[in-house]
Amino acid sequence: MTATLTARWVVLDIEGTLTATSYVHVTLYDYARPRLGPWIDDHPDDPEVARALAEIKELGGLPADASTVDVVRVLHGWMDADQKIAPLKTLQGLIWQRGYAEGDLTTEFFGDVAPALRSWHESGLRLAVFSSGSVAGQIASFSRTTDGDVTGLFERHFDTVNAGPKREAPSYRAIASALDVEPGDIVFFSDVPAELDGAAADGWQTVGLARQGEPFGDADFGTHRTIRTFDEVKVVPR
Ligand SMILES: CSCCC(=O)C(=O)COP(=O)(O)O
Ligand SMILES: [Mg+2]
Repeated sequence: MTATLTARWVVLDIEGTLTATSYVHVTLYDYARPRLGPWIDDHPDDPEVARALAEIKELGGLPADASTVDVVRVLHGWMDADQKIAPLKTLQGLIWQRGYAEGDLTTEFFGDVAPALRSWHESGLRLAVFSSGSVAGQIASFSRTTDGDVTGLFERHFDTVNAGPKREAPSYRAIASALDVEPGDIVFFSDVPAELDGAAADGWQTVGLARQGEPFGDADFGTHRTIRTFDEVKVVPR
């Protein structure tokens, strides 16, 4: 049976919700991996890169004068363990931004995603993203998809830098406040039950994506409403 929810904003996770986990972990990570070192060496005067480098060295227990090779070893270790650490996501986002601009990358959404996004947008619902992927990476990844450029559908982008960790209620409070609505006016879609717990703790409506073949496809979503595809839910503007 199709569930009907009323809301003002729809906030969406990316990996496992809009795209297959393998698109991020294989296609995007494999694209970033060999480019991290050259990106660091080619951007010595970029303050964003310098800030990320300083954070990586601190978090990775490296000395301030550590070589790019040492830094890249730390970054590859984080990627292998899928640790979504903010300065790594910053560098990946910059690399992906160029990859999309140059036509090397095209985001592959699940088949039900683009029709749902377009119909929500047309109905007057407002769309935002909350992902561990950096805001720059999010926007780039929406600019070139198998369903065209969908950047215009999204009004706001949140990541772990401008909102906070995805499993913590205060991050959701910060987003609700930035959107200037009551938490109950927002519905959050994610494949990770712990993220839905964080959102629900702040009073958001939550929907779990238990997509077949995905890492959380058979997960226990507890009391969260759970769907297999967006075809199983109707969201109408309040
Ligand atoms: C181009 S954004 C790539 C998404 C990404 O890097 C990522 O880590 C996805 O994490 P999410 O929080 O969306 O599951
Ligand atoms: Mg996810």
